[in-house]
Amino acid sequence: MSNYLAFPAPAKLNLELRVVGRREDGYHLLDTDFVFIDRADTVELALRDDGAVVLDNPIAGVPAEADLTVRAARLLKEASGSALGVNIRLTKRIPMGGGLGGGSSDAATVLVALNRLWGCGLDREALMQLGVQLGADVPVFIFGRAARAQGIGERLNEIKVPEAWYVVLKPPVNVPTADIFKNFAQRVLTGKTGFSIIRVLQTTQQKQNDLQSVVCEMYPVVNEALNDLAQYGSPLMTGSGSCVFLECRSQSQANKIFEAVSRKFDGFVAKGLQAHPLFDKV
Ligand SMILES: C[C@@](CO)(OP(=O)(O)O)[C@H](O)COP(=O)(O)OP(=O)(O)OC[C@H]1O[C@@H](n2ccc(N)nc2=O)[C@H](O)[C@@H]1O
Ligand SMILES: Nc1ncnc2c1ncn2[C@@H]1O[C@H](COP(=O)(O)OP(=O)(O)O)[C@@H](O)[C@H]1O
Repeated sequence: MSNYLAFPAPAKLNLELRVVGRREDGYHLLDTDFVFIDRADTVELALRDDGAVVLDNPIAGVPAEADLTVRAARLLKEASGSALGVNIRLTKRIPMGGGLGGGSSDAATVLVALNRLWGCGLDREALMQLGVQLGADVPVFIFGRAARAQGIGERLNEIKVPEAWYVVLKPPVNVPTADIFKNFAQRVLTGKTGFSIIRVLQTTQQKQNDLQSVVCEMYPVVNEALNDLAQYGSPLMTGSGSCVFLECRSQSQANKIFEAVSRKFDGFVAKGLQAHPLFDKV
């Protein structure tokens, strides 16, 4: 098979994350700011006419059927009634289980790109509605702009982000999102913590991630990475962890800090993006 087309799937950071409530189905209501970064997976797609959806190179530990790219392609096939199929090839560069949204981004890229290649003709809104069935993080990657997200991530409004570079560290733990929300809910029940009040009243306060203390208690190494970065500014955890990041105004400053902290932790420097690289392609 040679006619593969390559599409980018960038990572995201949650520049701020507040848990503001809980839905009846147990999902938590968030108020969070998303920015994309120029660290990206590559999703390659080759059309096939027999209707099959095939992942050429499954990720170790993730069965092909469970991979979010395969699930995205199947969902689009079902929703559009397309008789076409696809071969998918993945190049992962976004660390997994790090709160960087790699799996969700891969899924969003498949929905957006295959919608074009299969000629399904779904609009952005319809693709976002399919995306949220795969994960709360998928819609923002289809929305395609740095955004404030509310609800579980489906209510999105563009925000303008300043030019910035991020030092991102990946502590050596994979954090399961469901466990973090479960522990957070337990803390609320026992009165150890409460839900954040709406952010409009708190604009002058420092940015925070309400899941950070839960993760640091369960995985002290995340706290260690935060402490290392805290020598240079005010770092934060992204999503439900485990990655932590520090915002810098220049690339050279970010590189210098990364050099100092990367002896202990894996990580990278990435530039913030106002728009998803596929934004104009939906
Ligand atoms: C926390 C965030 C912030 O961007 O990012 P990550 O750390 O995962 O990247 C997301 O809301 C995560 O979105 P996503 O990773 O797609 O989560 P999902 O697969 O939908 O949910 C996994 C599980 O986490 C819990 N969950 C998730 C999202 C949410 N708003 N409330 C929840 O309680 C639910 O138990 C759910 O079954
Ligand atoms: N294409 C994919 N890329 C990464 N992870 C995937 C993919 N498909 C399914 N997964 C599963 O989703 C989990 C969370 O992945 P990821 O999106 O990278 O992290 P996070 O939700 O912390 O941002 C992985 O541990 C893996 O089991």
